Amino acid sequence: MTTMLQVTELGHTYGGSNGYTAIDDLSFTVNSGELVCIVGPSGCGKSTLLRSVCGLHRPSRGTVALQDSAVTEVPEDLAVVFQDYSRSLFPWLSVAKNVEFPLRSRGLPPAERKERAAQALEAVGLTGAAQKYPRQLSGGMQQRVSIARALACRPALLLMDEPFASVDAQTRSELEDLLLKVQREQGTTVLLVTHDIDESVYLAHRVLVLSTAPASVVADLRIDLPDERDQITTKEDPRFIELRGEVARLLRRPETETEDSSTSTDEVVAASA
Ligand SMILES: Nc1ncnc2c1ncn2[C@@H]1O[C@H](COP(=O)(O)OP(=O)(O)OP(=O)(O)O)[C@@H](O)[C@H]1O
Repeated sequence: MTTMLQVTELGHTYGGSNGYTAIDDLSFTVNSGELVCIVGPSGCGKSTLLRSVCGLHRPSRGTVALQDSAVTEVPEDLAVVFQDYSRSLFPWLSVAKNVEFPLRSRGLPPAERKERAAQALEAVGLTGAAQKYPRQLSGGMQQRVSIARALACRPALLLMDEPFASVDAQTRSELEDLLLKVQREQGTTVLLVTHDIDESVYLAHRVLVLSTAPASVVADLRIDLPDERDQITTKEDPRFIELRGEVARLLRRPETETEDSSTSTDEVVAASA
């Protein structure tokens, strides 16, 4: 297994050395082909972490490396899907042109842009909507366009920041299953932030639980469920229920107990077995 993302002793303090420390001594890795979810209390520093991973800001301490290269600016081979699909698509461009858009700045010739967009739209089940405009689509479909646009870039790492938080429960389940299908088929490496404990366990190969701010990794929990998941049978699986309880308990631990940095995967899995 090769390491795709390596975050080492990452820390960020807003407003200089006497300012507010949002994340501190945060270390973890994401391996190639893994889907890793991050959960943490509200305001613990998840967005600060994602901004550092994207190269959108320079962290005060520590390092981020993507495929062994230090991240100092937004890497070309990284794509991001945000929660707010309505502001991430261009309303004046068709669905196909929205998906092609980032490929233009990457210098791909028109024929390849078209082909990649068509493949990505097919992967998310939107071939028939290619010539429509975002306003003609439901919220769930618009978020599928955002996912297609990210996939078309064939990113080394796909970052997803609460990607399903703005859609209704039924659409959320459908989008979770779509992500699972595409991730498993294409082997995309995904780092996804969510507030939803069930979602994290349902989707992930590993769940990273963060402490309250300043965020550090409380636990790196391996989700030892079969790779094939189903909204009903997986969520009824006693192991799913056990893992969900484990994440909830870790999130509820008092702040003082979280200062001891990360618990190893084996410790957590052994403790919950
Ligand atoms: N530009 C900034 N200047 C000062 N403080 C900031 C800045 N951005 C974020 N913070 C603070 O850092 C802390 C972590 O914020 P961040 O947005 O990273 O948390 P989060 O876990 O993503 O939040 P949420 O769960 O609400 O999405 C918060 O207390 C926030 O107020």
